[in-house]
Amino acid sequence: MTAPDRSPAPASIPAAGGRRAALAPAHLRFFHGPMDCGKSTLALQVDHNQSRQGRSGLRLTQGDRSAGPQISSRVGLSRTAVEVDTGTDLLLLVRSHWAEGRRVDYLVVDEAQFLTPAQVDQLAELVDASHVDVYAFGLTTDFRTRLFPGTQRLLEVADDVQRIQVEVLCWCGAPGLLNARVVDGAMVRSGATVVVADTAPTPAPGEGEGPDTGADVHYQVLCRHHHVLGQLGPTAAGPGQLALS
Ligand SMILES: Nc1ncnc2c1ncn2[C@@H]1O[C@H](COP(=O)(O)OP(=O)(O)O)[C@@H](O)[C@H]1O
Ligand SMILES: Cc1cn([C@H]2C[C@H](O)[C@@H](COP(=O)(O)O)O2)c(=O)[nH]c1=O
Repeated sequence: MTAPDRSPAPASIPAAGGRRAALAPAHLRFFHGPMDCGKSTLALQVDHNQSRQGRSGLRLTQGDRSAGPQISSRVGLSRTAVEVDTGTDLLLLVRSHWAEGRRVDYLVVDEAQFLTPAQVDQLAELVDASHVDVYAFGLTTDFRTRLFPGTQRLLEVADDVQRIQVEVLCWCGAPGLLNARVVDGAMVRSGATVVVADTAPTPAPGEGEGPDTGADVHYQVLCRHHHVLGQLGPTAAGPGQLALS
């Protein structure tokens, strides 16, 4: 007995509106780097370039720091996006669009570090079984310098992996590759993996507060040397803060 065919409807194949050849292979592409290196900017540029060629796509995000369902870039651009969470079945999400007669030729996935490994595998299945191009953008490492699980899976299975080339500078002038979490002015090395916050050090009153503690939480990109030393450089709080925990 043969297994039931679970492949998606033919509508999943890029339709005539897309100028890309219908059967050209799709790809899972992953762009990564530290905070503030331009991931969301590039995500919006890719979306723009795809859509102006007549392709139809979905923008996905998870916990954008704007707190809205959108992809927002510090350059000033922002576009609405579908908010997903770790429980979202990305296959079902795309298939529900097909079921409504809407084409999905590509996905732009921001904050991809927050995906579960299973969701990354769903993206790979959309590429391989349904010819959906996937462009994922995410952090390389967390504040402890460890790969996020979603990032790890993307590095394992993506067709193409690119470290974003825009250099974010540490306060010392060296390229900054690592993200420090700063709580009430001091760098920390323990805590929840996911705490949505910005790189802006001085939030307006009532904004930028950690969800549980009420503390001021932000991130700062550092070079490896200063991440190891836990030195945040000269700040309003004083010279070189040392890690507390
Ligand atoms: N006023 C500005 N003028 C030019 N570039 C800016 C400005 N503000 C931010 N940027 C650029 O935007 C980048 C951050 O882009 P963004 O897409 O928000 O980063 P990410 O998503 O990686 O956190 C900065 O590294 C800088 O290059
Ligand atoms: C390092 C680190 C970051 N985050 C959060 C902080 C921000 O909300 C996003 C990254 O946003 P960006 O578009 O790259 O600026 O991730 C986190 O939850 N945990 C971390 O360790």
